[in-house]
Amino acid sequence: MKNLQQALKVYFIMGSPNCRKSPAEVLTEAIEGGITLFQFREKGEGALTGNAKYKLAKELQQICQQHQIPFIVNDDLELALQLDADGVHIGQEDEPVHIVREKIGAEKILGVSVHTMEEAVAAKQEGADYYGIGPVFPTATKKDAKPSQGTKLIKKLRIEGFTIPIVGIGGITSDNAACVIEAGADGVSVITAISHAESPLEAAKALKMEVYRNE
Ligand SMILES: Cc1ncc(COP(=O)(O)OP(=O)(O)O)c(N)n1
Ligand SMILES: Cc1nc(C(=O)O)sc1CCOP(=O)(O)O
Ligand SMILES: [Mg+2]
Repeated sequence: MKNLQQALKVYFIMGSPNCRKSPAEVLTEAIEGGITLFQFREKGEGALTGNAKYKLAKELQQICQQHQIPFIVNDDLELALQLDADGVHIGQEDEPVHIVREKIGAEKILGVSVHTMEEAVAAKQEGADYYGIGPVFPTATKKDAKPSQGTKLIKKLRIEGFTIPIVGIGGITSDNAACVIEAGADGVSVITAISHAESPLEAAKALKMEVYRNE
């Protein structure tokens, strides 16, 4: 990935449980609205498994490929390898960072969720390319999310001189995205703000405006 920082600006995450119309339609509209990266996260009540999950992932990957949007897989390393995805996102409860890095190789994008300075240091040492930090604001999407922590850790990492790309996640909308960027994040990652929007296209556009406001 030539410029990961740019790709992280408007990072859309979803799977079928997050969508009120077909995931392909939602993704296509979000791309038209200006998202810069997509994560396939097939998780939560009613999530597809097995071949149905694979088929949906493949369909969404093809849409991303047609529009030069990098395609990241959440949690499921085997699926990412099967699809030759552009990268993987893992959390602290998933496989260890260095093992995933070893399995996907140096060229693929590896995102890691971090909640503390210690986790950030370890993830970087083990091969993370970017951090997902959250929940910045309260979220109803991830049932096992930690309490919201605002932008404290993002600010702290920048003050301490960390230059690794960062995205904020959790409860982010076009109304509050600007403060995440002001805190030092390179981009925002969202599920509901786009996937539940009447118009995913307009929702992505509005987020993009906020993220690029000061550029
Ligand atoms: C960009 C981004 N940041 C954080 C997460 C959360 O990952 P994780 O803590 O592993 O939780 P699940 O998403 O797997 O429920 C993410 N997916 N993406
Ligand atoms: C997938 C995820 N991870 C989080 C974390 O804090 O690591 S919060 C979250 C859910 C984000 O969904 P929404 O944009 O709908 O709030
Ligand atoms: Mg995970």
